[in-house]
Amino acid sequence: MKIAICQMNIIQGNIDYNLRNAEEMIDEAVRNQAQVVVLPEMWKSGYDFARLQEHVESIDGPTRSFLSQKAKEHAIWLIGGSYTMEQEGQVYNTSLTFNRQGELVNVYSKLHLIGLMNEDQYLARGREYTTFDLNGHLASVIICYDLRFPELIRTYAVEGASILFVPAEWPVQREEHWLALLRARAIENQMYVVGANMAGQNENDHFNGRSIVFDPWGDVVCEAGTEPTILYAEVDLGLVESVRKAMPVFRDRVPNLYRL
Ligand SMILES: NC(=O)CCC(=O)C(=O)O
Repeated sequence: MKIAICQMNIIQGNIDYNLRNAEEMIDEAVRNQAQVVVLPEMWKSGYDFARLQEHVESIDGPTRSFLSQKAKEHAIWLIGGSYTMEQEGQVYNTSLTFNRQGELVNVYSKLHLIGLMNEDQYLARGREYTTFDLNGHLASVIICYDLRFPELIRTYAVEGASILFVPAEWPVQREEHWLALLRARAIENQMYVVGANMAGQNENDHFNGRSIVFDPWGDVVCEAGTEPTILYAEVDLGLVESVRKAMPVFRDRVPNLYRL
């Protein structure tokens, strides 16, 4: 399975630019035979909380139509990064995933909001974790800061997830955490971990890209540099089962003794 990670330069508040950029990257990824395409966190508006009300959409809004249409047109799986979405009077940082028919198969709203980037002042916390079936394998999406909460990813792994997608806007000053945490989540949960970061600048932070894919053994499948680019990864989800068999950490867990 060929995965393309769109390491976008997101321009804060410039919806037209970001949409065009996303579309061009998706189209290019497809020209390069990608079967799964991943966008970063908040790719539509960036962290433009000052104009949040201008950007927020309902779940049936134009960005959902755009993503669904791209997935269907190209017959790809599209992990649609995330953008701000209103549901029942609250605004969430929400990720939509579409299958090859353009059908919505996963809706995940960020569970852990990062106070350092003021998310908790503007957004509501998601209420549930979700999984979906990707070509017969259980898959899941978390969003950026969620990566610091191993209990969430362990929950997915215990349910049998083989691959974790992590759309992000992770600033350069904590780049080493980004790389170490993605790798740790891959090793401890014996799953593929796909980190899709942005590369660029907003009014507060610089984002250094470094999108990366780890296999279930924790080895690097491929990694991007610091500039906007599309990163391609060949992934064999069958490897997850082999690694879990060779090193049976799930069999050896003692959950009745853990307090969390
Ligand atoms: N957008 C984010 O959630 C950033 C997370 C981050 O910078 C960190 O956890 O560190």
